[in-house]
Order: sequence, then structure tokens, then C-alpha cells
Amino acid sequence: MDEMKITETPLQGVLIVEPAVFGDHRGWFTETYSSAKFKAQGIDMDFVQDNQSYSATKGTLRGLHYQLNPKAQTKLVRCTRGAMFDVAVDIRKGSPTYGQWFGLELSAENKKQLLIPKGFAHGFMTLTEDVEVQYKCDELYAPECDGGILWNDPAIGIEWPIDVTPVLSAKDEQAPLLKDVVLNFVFGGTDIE
Ligand SMILES: Cc1cn([C@H]2C[C@H](O)[C@@H](COP(=O)(O)OP(=O)(O)O[C@H]3O[C@@H](C)C(=O)[C@@H](O)[C@H]3O)O2)c(=O)[nH]c1=O
Repeated sequence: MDEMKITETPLQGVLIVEPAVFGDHRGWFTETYSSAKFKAQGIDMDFVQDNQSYSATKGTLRGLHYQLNPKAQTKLVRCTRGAMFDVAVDIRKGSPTYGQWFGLELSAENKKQLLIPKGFAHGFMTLTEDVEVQYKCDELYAPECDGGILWNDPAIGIEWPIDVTPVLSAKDEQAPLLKDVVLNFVFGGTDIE
């Protein structure tokens, strides 16, 4: 693949991004992010924070997380070690896909990325031991705007690929249901306030 490939998903604004990978006798090279190339494809964010997490155990689940306005974050997520199932949930009030989820396997091997816009909750389950996830955010961490939804909220019904009791943080274990969270995302074309 010589060009960056962008694939739309059933959730408007959630995109699968596959940058070009150049292989040769040494191995491979890829631009994991290029402001010009992403902008040319309509992805025009000012990323201001890069995050990395490591999860030791297969079946670790982080999520479902979001930051409320005015500190909402667009995230560009990839997996650089092992494999994980990455999920976005539409939590934009008034959206025709409100409460729906999209999931995709991201791995060090497939080098796929998922663009998760503001107004979506994000979470992932690790599919191997020793998983490293890296993601760019277009807003800084703001714990006062941090929010979570329970990973197995039946109203969302995410089909997590491994049938295990996941390893969760204490916070995620006690996260509320979607029906009980106060949200301030409003679906309205490109401008989400
Ligand atoms: C998210 C974050 C956490 N922290 C700190 C707070 C805490 O002490 C420690 C671990 O935080 P958490 O338990 O919230 O980490 P984690 O559960 O990995 O949270 C992440 O999950 C994925 C699914 C996301 O989408 C991210 O936006 C983020 O919410 O790191 C920062 O300093 N900056 C940050 O941006």
C-alpha cells in the first residue's frame, strides 16, 4: 500500500486509518502521523498530547472513557505491541447512532489506527499479554472533565471478543451506566459543542 487508506465506519466521524508501510530487506518504515497527509484526507486536528499505556495481562480492559466539553478529546489510537480490540461508542445527544458502538482489532502487526472524535467514549480490551497502546489527543488531560461508562452496559451491548472477566481499574469497575451519566456532547455536523 503506497497511499494512506481511510475507511469510514457505521459511526459518522469514526475512521480507520492505515498509513502506507514501506517494506525492504531491513524491515519496514511508516509515517504513523503526518499533519499534511492527514489534512489532505480531511483529518485536521491540532494534536497536543501523546499517551502510551502498557497492559500486562490478556483480557485487560480500559474504558469506556471520555472527557466532557470544554475539554473533549479527539483520539488517534494505535497498538504498537501485541493486539487489542478498540471500541468507540457514540455518546452525542441527538445522533442517529447514539449508544451504538464500533470495534476493530488494532495490533502491532496490522498497524491500523482508529480515529475517535469528540463525543465518543473509548475503550479497549487486550487480546494478548504485554500490550502497548499509543494515542494522540487534541486536548490535554483534564481530570475534572473525565467521565466513564461501564464496559458491559447492556444498553450498549459491546461484543468483547474474549469471554473473560476482564482486568479493570477500580474506577472502571464502578463506572455508571450510560443512562445515568450527564453528557454535554451535542450532535451537529462537524461542530460538537
Ligand atoms: C488519561 C491520563 C491519565 N493520567 C494519570 C491518571 C492516573 O493516575 C493514571 C492512570 O489513569 P487512568 O486509569 O485513567 O488510565 P487509563 O484507564 O488507561 O485511561 C485511558 O483509557 C483509554 C481507554 C482512553 O481513552 C484514555 O483517554 C484514558 O482515559 O494516569 C494522566 O496523568 N494523564 C492522562 O492523560
